[in-house]
Amino acid sequence: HPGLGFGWGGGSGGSGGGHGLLPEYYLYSCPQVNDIVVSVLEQAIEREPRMAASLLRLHFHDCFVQGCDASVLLDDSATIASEKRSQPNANSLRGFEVIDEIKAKLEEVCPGIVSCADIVALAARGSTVLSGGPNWELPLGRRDSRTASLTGSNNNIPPPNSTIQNLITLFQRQGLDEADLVSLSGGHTIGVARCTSFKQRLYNQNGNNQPDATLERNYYQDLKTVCPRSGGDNNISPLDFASPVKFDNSYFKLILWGKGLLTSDEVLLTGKVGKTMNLVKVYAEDESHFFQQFARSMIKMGNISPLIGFNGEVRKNCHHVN
Ligand code: HEM
Ligand SMILES: [Ca+2]
Ligand SMILES: [Ca+2]
Repeated sequence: HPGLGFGWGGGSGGSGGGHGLLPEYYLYSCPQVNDIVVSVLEQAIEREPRMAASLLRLHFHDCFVQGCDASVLLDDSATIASEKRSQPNANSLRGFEVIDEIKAKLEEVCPGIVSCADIVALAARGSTVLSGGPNWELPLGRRDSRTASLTGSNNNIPPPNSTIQNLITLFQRQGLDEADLVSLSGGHTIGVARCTSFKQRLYNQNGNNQPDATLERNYYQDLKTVCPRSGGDNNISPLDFASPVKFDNSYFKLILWGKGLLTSDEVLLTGKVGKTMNLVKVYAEDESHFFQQFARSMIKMGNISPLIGFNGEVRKNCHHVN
């Protein structure tokens, strides 16, 4: 019953409690919720290993816009300007059908109980675990928004060519610090990016028609074959080419070697901010340290401005408000 979670967890971030969210939220109302999520994920990821990455990213793009409220799942309507049309999401964000499949199964077993926002959070955790990453106790009880924010999606989600200051500022606005920025960027240990997201680094990083000097030479040559100067914008390259479907710390090792794919990846090391530079090195050295911090940061990100109590609703269909 939704009445389990109450109180108003105003604001975002902070480290302590889950803003009224509880790991046991569905203990009586839908005890099978995580089993159902994981069983759908197993099939989806077997069909297409990249899906784990896509679902992890979906939760990030939800939480950074109005908090983790499934605003990202709403389609265009008379009252909704869909976030799916934003610069970071258009032609890029994916996994919606898997969320629909999970929602449909849950509506059969426990109708009207599990929010779309919690499904997205559970899918992100399940995808991490099924890819070999850490597990964590996930606070639940988020409710779904009746609104979306296309401008929020355009403004709050960092672009791939961000400077380190850019990244720190945009994370800080969500209550996330440098340790969260570096560990969560480690989500790029799985999945891919389109040529358009890294092309600038290959051909014109600083408006001087030169490549990014921090790009390792051989990697640079390889990337040019995937991503030519003109055309090929939708060609894809793994974010962590050493292990694109395994959740491990090789993403950080590659950064140390000048083989991070996005500017936003490489500047964690080269951006002249001691804290992030040091953490890249620590996580490259010590995978368990990365896993621990990633789990903590995912809980923190998942706690951004949830709708609880009588706020929001539990959508029947994740694409539309009730
Ligand atoms: C730090 C700032 C971040 C920036 C600038 C950034 C940027 C990007 C970009 C540009 C892509 C490729 C999109 C495309 O070309 O279609 C991408 C993919 C991805 N991002 Fe991020 N990201 C950031 C943080 C995060 C966080 C916090 C997570 C999750 C914890 C995450 C998880 C992913 C995943 C898993 C993919 C691959 C998705 C797929 O293969 O479908 N990213 N990111
Ligand atoms: Ca949202
Ligand atoms: Ca990896």
